[in-house]
Amino acid sequence: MTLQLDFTVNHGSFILDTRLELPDKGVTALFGRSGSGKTTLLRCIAGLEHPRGGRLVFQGETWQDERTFLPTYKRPLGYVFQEASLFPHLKVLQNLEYGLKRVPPGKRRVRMDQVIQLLGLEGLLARYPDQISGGQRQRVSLGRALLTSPDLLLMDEPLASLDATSKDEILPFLERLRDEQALPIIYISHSIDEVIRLADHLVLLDDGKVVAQGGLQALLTARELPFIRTESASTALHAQVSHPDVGDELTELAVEGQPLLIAKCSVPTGQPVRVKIMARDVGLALTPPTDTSFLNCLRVTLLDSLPGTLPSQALVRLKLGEQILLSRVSRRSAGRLGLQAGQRLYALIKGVALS
Ligand SMILES: Nc1ncnc2c1ncn2[C@@H]1O[C@H](COP(=O)(O)OP(=O)(O)OP(=O)(O)O)[C@@H](O)[C@H]1O
Repeated sequence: MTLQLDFTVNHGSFILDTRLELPDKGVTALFGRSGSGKTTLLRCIAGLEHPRGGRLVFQGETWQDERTFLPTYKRPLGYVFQEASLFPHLKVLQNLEYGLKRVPPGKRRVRMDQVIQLLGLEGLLARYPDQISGGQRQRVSLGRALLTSPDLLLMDEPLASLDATSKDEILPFLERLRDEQALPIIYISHSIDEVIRLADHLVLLDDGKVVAQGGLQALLTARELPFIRTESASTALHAQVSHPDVGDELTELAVEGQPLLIAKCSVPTGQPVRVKIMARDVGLALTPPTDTSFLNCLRVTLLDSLPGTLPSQALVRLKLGEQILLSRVSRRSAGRLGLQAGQRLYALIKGVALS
């Protein structure tokens, strides 16, 4: 835990009041409705706002306290905004070089060829920003930010202005960035799907206050938080690839010592992966069924059963080893199975997606 911050910002009718300790690795998502203060908090971290009495310590270095205020240009961070802000009169390569030249050669930790390869920019270098797509522009912005060798990357809804196709194009690059670079990222998003795909840690903001923060799975499945009450209630399970190819275009994973089949992927044996499982794709049985179309059947223990989004539904939280799985079933089924805490059950899983 090495990003400590404490900010109170008064914008008249809106007050941001946050005190947080965030991990200095992986992706931390700031999530909350419009106007909850996500951008204001990111701007404080960047030094674009200077609230009196604020405090920010990053990896043991004080960026702000009552005596210190490191201006933005002296903070070792990259900032990627909603809209790519490239220089229109410079070609892609020159835009990238602009980022590189901001750091003296002896202090550069990221090479131009690495960034070009990581973000798939090879074919774009000689073009001007208005000759490439929105998704490609956003990749160049990200590349320029990375070339400043930041210790922290701030991203404010980097995919918000993109259509679904461009989002699908850039998300794998963000995943590679998360997996291959030991660079902490603070990421604002409105999209819970994006958060599930990218984030390790989640901060939930509401009306300028931190409602909850913690690991992604813990927050997604917390009974007191709103995530489990949405139509897309899901969990993100930690698993490992056990057999990359078990035939029929399937890969076998191990989750808490139990097998889980997913569509074949090119991830090597032993590699940790995260899978998203939606509550609506999980059914329950008292005994392991032998004649169903479900490929996956996991032994679980019932934690609790809560009201679902509709009066006819129940949302069931299940313990799978140290992890939590969600299942949405009808209240009638819940009654018929006589569901109660501590009960041993079988979770039948329909759709599993790598995230
Ligand atoms: N410079 C400012 N002066 C006055 N009020 C401001 C200023 N900047 C932001 N606000 C207000 O602060 C509140 C939080 O804004 P902020 O942009 O941080 O929210 P957000 O969660 O990022 O929203 P969105 O998801 O819509 O981008 C809003 O009510 C906004 O109108």
